[in-house]
Parts: sequence; C-alpha cells; structure tokens
Amino acid sequence: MKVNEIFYSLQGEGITAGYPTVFIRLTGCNLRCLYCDTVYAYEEGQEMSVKDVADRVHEYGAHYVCITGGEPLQQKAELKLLLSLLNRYTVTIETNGSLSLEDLSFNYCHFAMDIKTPGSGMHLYNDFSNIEFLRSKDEIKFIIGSRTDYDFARGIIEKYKLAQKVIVTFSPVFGLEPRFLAQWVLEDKLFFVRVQLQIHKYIWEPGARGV
Ligand SMILES: C[S@@+](CC[C@H](N)C(=O)[O-])C[C@H]1O[C@@H](n2cnc3c(N)ncnc32)[C@H](O)[C@@H]1O
Ligand SMILES: Nc1nc2[nH]cc(C(=O)O)c2c(=O)[nH]1
Ligand code: SF4
Ligand SMILES: [Mg+2]
Repeated sequence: MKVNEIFYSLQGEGITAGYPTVFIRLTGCNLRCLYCDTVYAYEEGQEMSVKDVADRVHEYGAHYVCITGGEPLQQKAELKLLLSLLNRYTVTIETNGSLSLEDLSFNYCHFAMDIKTPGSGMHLYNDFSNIEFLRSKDEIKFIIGSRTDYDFARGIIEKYKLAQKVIVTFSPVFGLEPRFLAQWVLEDKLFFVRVQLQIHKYIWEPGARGV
C-alpha cells in the first residue's frame, strides 16, 4: 500500500480528540477540497507492505490508531487487510464520504465520515447511501466555512434524520473564527451537535503534523 506518513501525536479531531494516537496517512485522494490541509498526501509516499505498516504501529504501543489520508478508502483491499492486523486497537477511519464503506464495519473500528459542504467544492460527490453503514458510535463530520455551509448541514441532518443515527460534529474550516459557528449552534439549539476544533493546530504550528 502507498503510505504518506506514520506518526505519533495527540488526536486533534473527532470523538477521540486528545488521546495519544498513531496516525497512518495513506497516499492519494479522489477529491480536491478547496480548504484541504493535506495536499502533500495527494502524491507523495512510499510503497509498504501491509505487515510492515502494522509492525510500525505496534512499535508505539498506543491504544488508538487513526487511518487517514488523503483518502484511505482509495486503497480499500489493502486497508481491509491492514485493519485485520490492528484488531488490538481502537481504530478511527477518516473518510471523505464519497467511496463505499461497505465491508469495513469491524467492531473495533469506527468511522469519522465527512459529508462535504458546498464550500469544499466537492459536495456533489457525497454518497449518501453510506449512511446505512454507519452505527451509533460512528461520526459524521461537517466542515463549515460559511453560513451557507451551516444551512446545508442542517438540511442534510434533517433529511437523513442523522441526529437519531450517529454522532454529528461541526468543525470550522481552519482560520474561520469559531465563535460564529458556536453562536449559530447555540442559538438554533442544535443540542445533538458537537462543535469541535482541530486542537493540534492550536497546540502546534498549523501545517506541522502535530508530532
Ligand atoms: C485531511 S482529511 C483526510 C480524510 C478524508 N480524505 C476526509 O476528507 O475526511 C481529514 C479531515 O480533515 C478535515 N480538514 C481538511 N482540511 C481542513 C481545514 N482546512 N480545516 C478544517 N478541517 C479540515 C477534512 O474535512 C477531514 O474531516
Ligand atoms: N494531531 C493530528 N490529529 C489529526 N487528526 C486528524 C488528522 C488528519 O490530518 O487527518 C490529524 C493530524 O494531522 N494531526
Ligand atoms: S477529501 Fe480529505 S484529503 Fe481529499 S481533498 Fe478533501 S480534505 Fe483533502
Ligand atoms: Mg489533518
């Protein structure tokens, strides 16, 4: 499989934010979000065997593993094999929501799946049939860059009854003043939404991996 980087840091995003975590960032992505902070993962990387990747993870001895990218589901067959070697961890799979999640719902894994908003420029690629593969412990994440994105997210939550199904998080595009998003959620009484910031970008320089 093609791997961009493997590193150890605090999880900066999502429902396991704050836990020491080993990150496996896979190379390649089928989308091009306008705000993407990991452009360096589109092409750069080296081929590694699935077993070598798992062995690198074991060296750290952490409890949490995050498989991200790029888009990890672009290498689905290898990803499935890798997951089978990581069953002693709690594994988060970060995915852009455009590729099928079918066959990856192991009980020690959970998904952090984006639903892309208009501000990403990629919202026409959302595959809403993925919602059926999500369990109550999985997360749907909306990255919000404007009031238009926020209203879009609210519409999708309503249409697919997401509040009853999964954990829903809203995160501002990095650099947007988070206070606006916080105010909208509070004013609209979205009691089921978690507003989350990318904490690694506050602890370390934005752009650093947060190692
Ligand atoms: C880099 S992506 C990799 C996984 C997958 N391709 C995806 O988009 O979910 C990991 C997460 O970072 C988020 N992200 C990327 N750039 C961001 C930015 N500038 N501000 C906030 N979140 C960002 C993505 O929306 C996604 O939730
Ligand atoms: N510390 C840290 N936490 C993260 N959580 C998700 C990341 C990502 O780029 O997908 C990330 C990252 O790049 N660094
Ligand atoms: S899907 Fe993820 S990795 Fe791909 S461009 Fe969008 S944010 Fe970046
Ligand atoms: Mg990131």
